[in-house]
Amino acid sequence: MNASLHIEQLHLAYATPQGPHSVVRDFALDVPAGHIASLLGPSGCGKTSVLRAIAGFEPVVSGSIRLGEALLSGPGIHLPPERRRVGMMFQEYGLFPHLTAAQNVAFGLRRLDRAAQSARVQELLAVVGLAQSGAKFPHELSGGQQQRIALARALAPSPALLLLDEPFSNLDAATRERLTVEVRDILRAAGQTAVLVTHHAAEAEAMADQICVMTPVH
Ligand SMILES: Nc1ncnc2c1ncn2[C@@H]1O[C@H](COP(=O)(O)OP(=O)(O)OP(=O)(O)O)[C@@H](O)[C@H]1O
Repeated sequence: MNASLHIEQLHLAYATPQGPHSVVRDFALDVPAGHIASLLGPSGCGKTSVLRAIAGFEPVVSGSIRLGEALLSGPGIHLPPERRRVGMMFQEYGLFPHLTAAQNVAFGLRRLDRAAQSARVQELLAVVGLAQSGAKFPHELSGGQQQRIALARALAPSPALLLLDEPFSNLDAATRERLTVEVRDILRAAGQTAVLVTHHAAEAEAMADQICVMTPVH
């Protein structure tokens, strides 16, 4: 089930030898279920920090993050990442090189029995247009195909929210443009709530129902 995302009064800070360094302040975002939102802004304005806080990798100083009815982060509350129902497709979270495309997609499905796992993997490979490529290893796929497998892997466990952090940044301009549209269509068809981080206004405009422009705290 896709859920709506509500972020209120978010304050994020990193510990430094000089004391806490605030990177996000008074940040708010509302994404209705099934919508794609984009965080757009210059390098260092805190886009990745917001995604990491939503995923549960960073605690919040104050404010709250809710997914549907569930409070993920708030004063004294920090649900661990594996209990958030949040999927991720991050540039640096590449595929496991020693696993086939199908095994990569199956990675988040370990709780399902074998038959259900393999049915879900085939379904997702078809969704991303790579039904025939399940037996291939990542190095046998193009960059764009690898990112589509990464998308299939992120979608396989049916996350309530999908986070995408610059997912196309290592691709050439033509592949990037094509994949932006393809990924948008796949997310729309799945009714997937998603938050995309990007530096590129054109990418945000092509993909998102709503764009949140962030400015640096300092
Ligand atoms: N682990 C950390 N410890 C201390 N400071 C950090 C840490 N991670 C990020 N920062 C700082 O937080 C600020 C925001 O970083 P963040 O990566 O969230 O920005 P961003 O908008 O995603 O940037 P980019 O577009 O370059 O990825 C930056 O000033 C960065 O130096």
